[in-house]
Amino acid sequence: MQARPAGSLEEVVNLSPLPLAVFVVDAAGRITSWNRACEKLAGYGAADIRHCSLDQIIAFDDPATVTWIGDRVNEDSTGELICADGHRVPVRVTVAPQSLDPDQPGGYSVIVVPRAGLAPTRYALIQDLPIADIIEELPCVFYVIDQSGHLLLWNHQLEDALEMASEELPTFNVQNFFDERDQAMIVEKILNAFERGRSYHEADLVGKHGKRTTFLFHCSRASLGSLPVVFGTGLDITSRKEAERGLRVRERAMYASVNAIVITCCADGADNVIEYVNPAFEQITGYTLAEVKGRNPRFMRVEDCDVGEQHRIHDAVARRQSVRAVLRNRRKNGEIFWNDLRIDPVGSMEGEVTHFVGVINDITEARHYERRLQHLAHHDALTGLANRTLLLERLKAAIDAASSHRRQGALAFLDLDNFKHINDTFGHEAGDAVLREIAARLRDSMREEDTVARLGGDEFVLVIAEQTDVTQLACLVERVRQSVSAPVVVEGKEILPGTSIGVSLFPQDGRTVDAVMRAADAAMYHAKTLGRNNVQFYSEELNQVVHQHLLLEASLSRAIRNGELVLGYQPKVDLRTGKVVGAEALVRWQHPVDGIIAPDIFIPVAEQTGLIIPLGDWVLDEACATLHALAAVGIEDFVIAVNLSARQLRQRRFVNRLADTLARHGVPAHRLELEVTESQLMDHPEEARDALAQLKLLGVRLSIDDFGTGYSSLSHLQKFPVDCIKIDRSFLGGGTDPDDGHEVITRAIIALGHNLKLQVIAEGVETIEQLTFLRDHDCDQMQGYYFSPALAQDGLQEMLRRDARLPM
Ligand SMILES: Nc1nc2c(ncn2[C@@H]2O[C@@H]3COP(=O)(O)O[C@H]4[C@@H](O)[C@H](n5cnc6c(=O)[nH]c(N)nc65)O[C@@H]4COP(=O)(O)O[C@H]3[C@H]2O)c(=O)[nH]1
Repeated sequence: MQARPAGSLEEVVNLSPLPLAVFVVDAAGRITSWNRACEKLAGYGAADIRHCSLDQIIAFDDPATVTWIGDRVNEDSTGELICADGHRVPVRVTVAPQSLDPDQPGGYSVIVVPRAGLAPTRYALIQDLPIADIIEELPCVFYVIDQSGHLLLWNHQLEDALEMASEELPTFNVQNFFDERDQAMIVEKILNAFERGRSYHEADLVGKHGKRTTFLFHCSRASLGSLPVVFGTGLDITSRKEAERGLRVRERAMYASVNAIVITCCADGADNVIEYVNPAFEQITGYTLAEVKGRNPRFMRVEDCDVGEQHRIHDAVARRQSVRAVLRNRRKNGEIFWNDLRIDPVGSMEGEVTHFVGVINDITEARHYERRLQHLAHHDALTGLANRTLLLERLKAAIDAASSHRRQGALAFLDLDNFKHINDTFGHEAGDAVLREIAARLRDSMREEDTVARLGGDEFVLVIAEQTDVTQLACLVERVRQSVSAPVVVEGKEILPGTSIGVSLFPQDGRTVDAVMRAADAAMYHAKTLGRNNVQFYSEELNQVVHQHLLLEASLSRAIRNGELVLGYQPKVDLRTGKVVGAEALVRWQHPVDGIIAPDIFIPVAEQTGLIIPLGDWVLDEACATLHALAAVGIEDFVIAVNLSARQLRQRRFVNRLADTLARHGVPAHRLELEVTESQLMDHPEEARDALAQLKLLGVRLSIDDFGTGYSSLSHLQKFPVDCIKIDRSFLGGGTDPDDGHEVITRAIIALGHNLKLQVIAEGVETIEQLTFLRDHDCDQMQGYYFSPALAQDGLQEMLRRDARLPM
């Protein structure tokens, strides 16, 4: 390909020959032609050197080693060029074969370059360049335009872009190679170049068949002889433009995205610091780019929240991997939002991850909506209680948990006894109000972990996740029944709901949801047939237990009111003197029909139902009355011990009430002793210690009952401000075998008590051997049938009057 001139090339451009001196020699080394540079450099005319041998013109530095010109191929030789006037120019000589075909050897080009200091000037070099070849090989279009706007010279790249043949191009004014809308600008730019020397612009060349190519044109003014021209190049920037357009679109998209976009940098050890955030980021988080630039996005995380997700992100980023996580972040205003976050690594051209792009999607609303839907799908619209779906789920989970952890749970079906009547009489709105009220009462009666559901209509269901003690369960269900049956006031009218409750236990009554539901349903049906407003268990045996328990509870509260309780006093004896120094008050129930009932039967019921509070108050009052009566007959130096339940101890104003009782009977506090069992103290040791400290301040004596069974640690024991410990009677044993394990424990307890400066008393002493053992080991006091059972107040008074003593 040759650069295309409008006329002949020689006419338009004086293409200088090469600036290097080049001889062409044949295989024998005879000169066949040369260029103008040779003539210039050596000063020979054509006639002078044609057919000369190369050796006559160049004196090689190494003539001896090379005899044939072909040996110098690709070798750099040095020598001197012998000029026409005789002077010599040091030169570097390069020989290149004119044909690469070894079978057809041609001549050789011998390039002669003057050495050091003699190289031609840059301008001289340029002058001699093979411009036509260079122009054709340029990686761009080349053109020379005259003042009329027509092409004088161009390269084939321009023909390709315009889809035209060589002869067509000069027939057009160059503005016609562009879109109409660009033509004025093109003319202006060419004129600018003519006037100011140079101009540049971007424009699309439009080919004859519509091909468009975007070029960056540079125009410069020059002159060809006297003819002013503009010449220049056009660089094809189509793909760069497309890339730029694509980038702009993407940048715009990023800018306009409703999702927050964060770009962080991790190159060169950077700690994923924020480089860019888009406007949506500002909208979602409240932070501007300036506020977050240079910070790691983790500053938005909520401490101790979604820790698993945070770890996943951390791990993926450390491994330079993509990750998606849903977690909570904090906005600038402190509000927390749900973030559906996607993070992707961005690699450099070399494949190294330098950045991460994070897309934050605020899904807070969607989350709430999802939760609402979830709630609606699982809850009853009228009452907000769990619906059948959720109930079945929870029941299954509770049955599975109970089965695998060997625990017991319960399912209770409640049916309102007269709901149809309520609806018919008071209307549906009143009916709805009753249902809502009952739902609220049920919720209040149950623990957080239990489930309260409504199956529709007037059917409610309770899943009691864990309740191993059936008596407590019976109390709970009975409380629920009472609470549901309490009057509901709707629009000023009092409505009495009443409910029948059926209870089944799992896994005892069934191991599947179906079986447990059927059992509870059957129990409820039974409750309805028994005259409504009552509770029935599926198991008959349990019904009996519960029934008796409920009977006992009902009659015990009557017993307290009717004065059916009496105190017995079991004397306590000083083991060193044999003298009766005190007594333990033990309560009995004189039932009008069943006779004396032992406290072991009714105290647990009293504890569970809360009746222990009025019962305990009565016992304290009665014991103080006895102390007062004894003092009245001159028995002053005497202590009565009363058993105290932890529930009494926990009462807020217990100490004040006790102080009132003592004052009312005129009894000094130190004559009353309160016994609390070790296991009750150890249930809540800190609380117990505080309560005991307050009692101690009041001046009463304190003692730990059943000592040795409650696993109290020595440290606790030291902190309880007690005066006395009472060895549990299970440790007394027979008292005959010195190697008996019990005796070892008893000895240890006595020693321990004495080390802590506490009195030690043994209860349940029945034999002389036990007594002897206790005496031998320095126990302080004893109590037990060996000396005396509990006595009525008269009996005790009589014993004290005659100063009955334990034989020494
Ligand atoms: N085998 C045997 N037993 C003996 C002997 N000497 C006394 N006992 C019995 O051992 C129990 C000692 O009372 P506790 O350990 O405080 O155990 C008491 C105490 O925990 C509780 N209790 C009794 N009265 C009250 C009270 O007023 N309030 C409270 N909260 N609990 C009471 O009832 C439990 C049982 O009392 P009781 O049936 O009166 O039984 C009494 C007493 O009658 C003996 O030599 N051998």
